Amino acid sequence: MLSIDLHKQLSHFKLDVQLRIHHELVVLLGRSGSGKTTLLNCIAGLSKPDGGTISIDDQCVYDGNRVFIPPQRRGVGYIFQDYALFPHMTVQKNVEYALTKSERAVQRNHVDAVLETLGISHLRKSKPREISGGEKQRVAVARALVRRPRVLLMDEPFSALDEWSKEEGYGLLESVQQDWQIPILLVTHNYREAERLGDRLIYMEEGRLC
Ligand SMILES: Nc1ncnc2c1ncn2[C@@H]1O[C@H](COP(=O)(O)OP(=O)(O)OP(=O)(O)O)[C@@H](O)[C@H]1O
Repeated sequence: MLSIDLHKQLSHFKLDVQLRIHHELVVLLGRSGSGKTTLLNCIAGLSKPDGGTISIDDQCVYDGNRVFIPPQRRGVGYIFQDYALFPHMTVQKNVEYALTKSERAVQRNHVDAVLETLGISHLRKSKPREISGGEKQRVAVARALVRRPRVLLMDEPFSALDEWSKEEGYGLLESVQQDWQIPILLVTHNYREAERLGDRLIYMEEGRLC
């Protein structure tokens, strides 16, 4: 379970969120600038709240000034809107980048299995510029899953895709949800997408859930 109770002063309003997410897919909707990405960044450890607590599976990963577990040790998979792949690295290297050097040495079979499951093994030697948007998304999903995350965060992961690739992406997310049974928080501006994918839909307005 992901448990959040945090506040953070932003430029024009205060982010103030209390939320529990079980093994379900929660969709976060809200106007541009309402604080959705900042919330995801706080959960991932990329941004620091002013106070509160964040727990994942009963482990406290943030508690005011007392506890701050760094992003790489939180067990959070994060898929960004633009996927944030390294352009100079192959697909395989992009996925392996999520692992430490010693993990890479012993987990080669695991990396192979994740690439296989996501149907991108044949692209392992390709660079991001040589693959399609939908394939890039699969690489981003592979990179997020290869560390066996306890929570998955997705920030508008389908917005750059055409209708066909979106459908494939939805199918992929549905199978990830079924296989992994972890809390998933998905940000989208697309209501149809939210209705289709979400177990629960929540709205953010000026930093508050309503
Ligand atoms: N570290 C920060 N300190 C102060 N204000 C911030 C910080 N980060 C973001 N903001 C402000 O907080 C507000 C919310 O930004 P955020 O990117 O979280 O919104 P969003 O809902 O994800 O928007 P979009 O849907 O356009 O991606 C914006 O007004 C932004 O300028």
